[in-house]
Parts: sequence; C-alpha cells; structure tokens
Amino acid sequence: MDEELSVRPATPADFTAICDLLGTVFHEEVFPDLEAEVYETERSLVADDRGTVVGHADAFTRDLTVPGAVVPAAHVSGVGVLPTHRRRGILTRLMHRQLREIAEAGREPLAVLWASETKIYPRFGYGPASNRLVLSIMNREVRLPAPPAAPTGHLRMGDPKELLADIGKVYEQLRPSRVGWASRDDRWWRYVLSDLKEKREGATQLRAVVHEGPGGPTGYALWRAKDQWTDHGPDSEVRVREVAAADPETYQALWRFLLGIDLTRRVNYSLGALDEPLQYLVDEPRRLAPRVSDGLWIRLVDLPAALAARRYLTDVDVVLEVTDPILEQNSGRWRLIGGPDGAVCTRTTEPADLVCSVTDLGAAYLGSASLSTLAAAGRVRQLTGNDPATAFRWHRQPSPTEVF
Ligand SMILES: CC(=O)SCCNC(=O)CCNC(=O)[C@H](O)C(C)(C)COP(=O)(O)OP(=O)(O)OC[C@H]1O[C@@H](n2cnc3c(N)ncnc32)[C@H](O)[C@@H]1OP(=O)(O)O
Repeated sequence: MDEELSVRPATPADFTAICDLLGTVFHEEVFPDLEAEVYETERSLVADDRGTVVGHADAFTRDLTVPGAVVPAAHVSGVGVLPTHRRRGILTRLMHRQLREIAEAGREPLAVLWASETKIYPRFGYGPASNRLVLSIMNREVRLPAPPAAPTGHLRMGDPKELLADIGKVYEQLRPSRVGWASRDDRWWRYVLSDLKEKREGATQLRAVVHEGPGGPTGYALWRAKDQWTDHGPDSEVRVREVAAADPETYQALWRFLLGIDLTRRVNYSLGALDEPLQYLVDEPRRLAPRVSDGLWIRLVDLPAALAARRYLTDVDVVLEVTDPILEQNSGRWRLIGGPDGAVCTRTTEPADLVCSVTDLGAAYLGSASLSTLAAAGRVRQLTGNDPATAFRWHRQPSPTEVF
C-alpha cells in the first residue's frame, strides 16, 4: 500500500481536480457547472497522492423506490482512479471507507450504483439487481393496437423545461410504486433536463410530450431525434430517454407517438424494463431487437434495516445466514418475518434455512434476480424446504429512469 497516499474527504478546493479526473477516466468532456448542480462535497472522497487528486468516489443523497416502499439510498457515482495509479488498491480503499461512512451515518440502509464494468463491484457487496432491456426498434415494421374510438386524453408537445410542472407531477405520482426510480428534487430536475449541445451526440435538443387526461397529466415521454438520409431517403432515429405512463391508454398513446414520428426508421430506448409492456403490444416483437443488459447494482449497507424496509410478495418467515466480509455487522443469522404489509428482521441463533452472501441479497433485493436462480447457480444454498424465493419477487420488474 502507498505510504504517501491518503484517502480523505474532499474539500470545495478539490472540485476542479475531481472534474479533471472524471474527464480523464471516463474519456469524456466534463462540464463543471452542470456537475456542480448535484455534487455533494461532504459526501465526496478523494485519494490524495502528495497533493494530487488521483482517485475519487462520491454519493448523492436520494431516495430509491424498492418493492412496496421508498427508501433512502446512497446513490454512488463518480468513481475513478487515474491511469497512473490503477490496480494499487485505491478503489478498494475508497469503497471500504465509503461503505463504512454510510453505515456509520445510519441514514441509508442501501447503496445503489450503475457499473461501468460488471467485474468491479461484486467484490464490494453490490449485486446486479435490475437487468434492463435495450430496444432498437424498426418502427416501420411494428404496429400497436388502434387507438380507442373515443380517447380520454390528448398529447401536448413542448420544451421539457416548460412542461416540467406536468412532467414532475406525473413523476411524483408514479414514483412510490415504480421500483428503481430515484427521487428528483429541483436540482435533479435541472440536471436531468439540462440539454448541453455538446452532449447531444449530433441529435436534436431534448423534446417532451405530455399525455393529458380529463383530470390532468397522466404520462410523458422525453426524446430526441438524429437525422439521417440515405440513397433510399429518410432514415432518422428517435432516441427515447424516458417514458412514464399512469395507465395503459397513456402508455399506448405515448408509444404510438414515439414509433410514428415521420422520417424516422428506428427508435432506440436503452432503459426498458425486462417486462416492458411494449413487448406484448406490438404485432411483431422481434422487430424490437431486445437485448438484456445490467442496470442498478444494490448493496445492503444496514442489512436488517434494508430487509425490513421493503415489502414481500407473499408471507415469509425465514432464517438467512449471511456473509459480509466488509461490513461484518451484517454477517450472521437473521430472521426475516414479512409479507405484503411490512417486515421485521432481527438477529437470531435459530438454524438457517438459506446461506448467502450480502452480494446475493443485493441482487435479489429489488425482486429481479430470483434467489432460486442464484441457488441454481450455486451462489445461494437452500438448506431446508422453507424457500423465500417467491416472497422476494415483486409484481413488476425494476425500471430505473436514468443512469446517474
Ligand atoms: C459507480 C461508478 O462511478 S462506475 C465507474 C467506475 N470507474 C471507471 O470505470 C473509470 C475507469 N476505471 C478506473 O478509474 C479504475 O480502473 C477503477 C476505479 C475501476 C478501479 O480502480 P483501481 O484503484 O485500479 O482498483 P483496485 O486496485 O482497488 O482494484 C481492486 C480489485 O478490483 C479489480 N478491478 C478493478 N477495476 C477493474 C476493472 N475495471 N475490471 C476488472 N477488474 C477490476 C482489480 O484487478 C483488483 O482485483 P484483485 O484485488 O483481485 O487484484
């Protein structure tokens, strides 16, 4: 371990160096004014090599919707180590310290992140908790059911920032029941809707469409388009950022709109849920070209609090024997008693029904990865007939709305 190197809390004076570091490790231009919008200095850790910032990790203070509840969760982001200092254990020091600090603060039972590479985080107890569907739709080749003869709503297009009151209202109405959604205060809405030209990758500005029902807005979509022409004529692409719908009529109306934009031949959407309803609506789902990728990674920081915070699909009364080499207080046997209305989780000396690591529980936490599947893989060991796998599932798959 480097004697000279320290891991310490960042100060405001480190901000420029942190932005430079993130630009270097992610091979992209970083816009400090934009990052400053959501950056939380007091949660930011740096690795300091004799006055030079060589590593960084931070976390955003946000809530995450989990099965049946909304839970404070450290949204970990901005992780990087300079190429001159890689593979010397700096990330390990940053992650261990960050997890210990989150645990000691006692406010957030969970940490959540998006991984740049899937090898990095399991060793720190993060499990892959929400696979997603990446859709690349040949929109001319698929048809949705015809709209109702007398639709109850209509669509209104505009600048997302001007439609924010409606968009924000829909988001807040749906958020408590949509697993994987993160809370967005005013700063986060500014960040999400910021639309720097340099980040558009040649596409248009961000556009919004709101579905207006008799009682107010019931959904919205955010998208941009990238124009292209070939010898065959128009060949443009729609890049869908978010789709939020309170009911099936709204969902269908928004997708009918997105798939029907003139001059376009493809619609790309990278945040589809594994059970995205669109797959069951179009007349030729193969033309969606769905591809599975990973999504949110979950880390149980305060295991009993995290397990008690979510709801369970069916009644469960089970003893879990858990290993957590980093946060030892999570290791041991836990009795979880819960169901659709709530849960309690307490330490126990009773014999275990199931043996697993904290990483496996992270994977199963949002109801996406099944404990049975993890058992089939040999990661989880089911010791008795008391199998909690069904209880850990949920009605719908997680569907995060953004990569933070
Ligand atoms: C939430 C987010 O922000 S995700 C973004 C993560 N950041 C990036 O991908 C940016 C580019 N990459 C980097 O900055 C660095 O390579 C990091 C941060 C991923 C790793 O930092 P390092 O200080 O090199 O990691 P560290 O030395 O602590 O490695 C710990 C272990 O993880 C392994 N590891 C670390 N990164 C990777 C990787 N990208 N792929 C495979 N294994 C990795 C190491 O080999 C090591 O394993 P070992 O203990 O068996 O030898």
